[in-house]
Amino acid sequence: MGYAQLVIGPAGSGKSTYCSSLYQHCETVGRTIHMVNLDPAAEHFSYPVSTDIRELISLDDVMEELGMGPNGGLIYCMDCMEYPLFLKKTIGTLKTIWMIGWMSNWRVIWMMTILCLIAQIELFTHVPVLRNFVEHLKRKNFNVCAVYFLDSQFVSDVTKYISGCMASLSAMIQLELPHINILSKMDLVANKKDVEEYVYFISPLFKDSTILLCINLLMFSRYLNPEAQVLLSQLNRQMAPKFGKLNKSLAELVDDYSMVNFIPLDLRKESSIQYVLSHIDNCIQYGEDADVKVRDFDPED
Ligand SMILES: Nc1nc2c(ncn2[C@@H]2O[C@H](COP(=O)(O)OP(=O)(O)OP(=O)(O)O)[C@@H](O)[C@H]2O)c(=O)[nH]1
Ligand SMILES: [Mg+2]
Repeated sequence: MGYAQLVIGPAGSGKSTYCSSLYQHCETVGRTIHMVNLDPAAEHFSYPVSTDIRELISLDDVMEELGMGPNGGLIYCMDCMEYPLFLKKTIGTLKTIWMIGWMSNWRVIWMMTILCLIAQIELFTHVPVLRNFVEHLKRKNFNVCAVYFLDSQFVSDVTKYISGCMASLSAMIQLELPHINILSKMDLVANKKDVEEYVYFISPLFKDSTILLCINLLMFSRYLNPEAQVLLSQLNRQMAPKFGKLNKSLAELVDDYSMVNFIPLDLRKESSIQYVLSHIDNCIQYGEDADVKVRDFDPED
């Protein structure tokens, strides 16, 4: 049994930074983790990559040799993920690492692989390649979950926030995977200048940064588990009356699914990464079978 998380989300939402922090966290706590790069446009990584799609194809080569633009080039590159070679290489590498861990009877034989995906939403909503890739992983006994990133700055504008919720919902429906939403860059929330000034205006006592953070988080909590009524009133306030019916339908859609909720991530805090990881572990049932395997193959038994 293998485990994988698929890191997806809009451009600049913090996917690569998360992967880097997660890698460091796992190194610190002695947990095995392997990064697989599926981004043909990636330039550099701050963590070691076990398998890299760029060894097969890179965006620069496609643009240069086929004369394609960056977006068409990306779609072309993504088609390569269907190539048996890459699939074989990815799964082959992972199986090898798994076997080494298994034979030396590590406690950490429970392996988790991160598949770091490109940002453009069209790549999983418009083409079936990612879904096929995930299906293949599942057939090879991988528990896979999607980890969708949304920048916390989106929360400052309810129209952006609702579009982020819709994109997340779309990924859920397209990929049909256990799904976790992350509200990234929460450190920026604590520093938000306008909220600081507003709160200070109410009472200078609130200047204390811990209190500020608490107030900010309280204000944010409504976005972590969005409620239809709150979303609707904010949308209606911001948009022209003719959009009233559309706003109602959108807010109800988020509410009906009751699946769009967010886990805050503040990368400055180790506990926050641990918290996110524990949700992911729970989602993919990480390690549930590992104890049994360790016992089965323990030479002292
Ligand atoms: N303050 C803060 N900045 C962050 C955080 N995570 C990412 N950033 C910044 O946000 C920018 C984008 O982060 P990336 O990790 O490259 O985002 P990405 O989703 O991988 O972006 P693409 O691969 O281009 O789609 C960078 O300038 C990061 O330094 C965070 O938790 N806090
Ligand atoms: Mg990136």
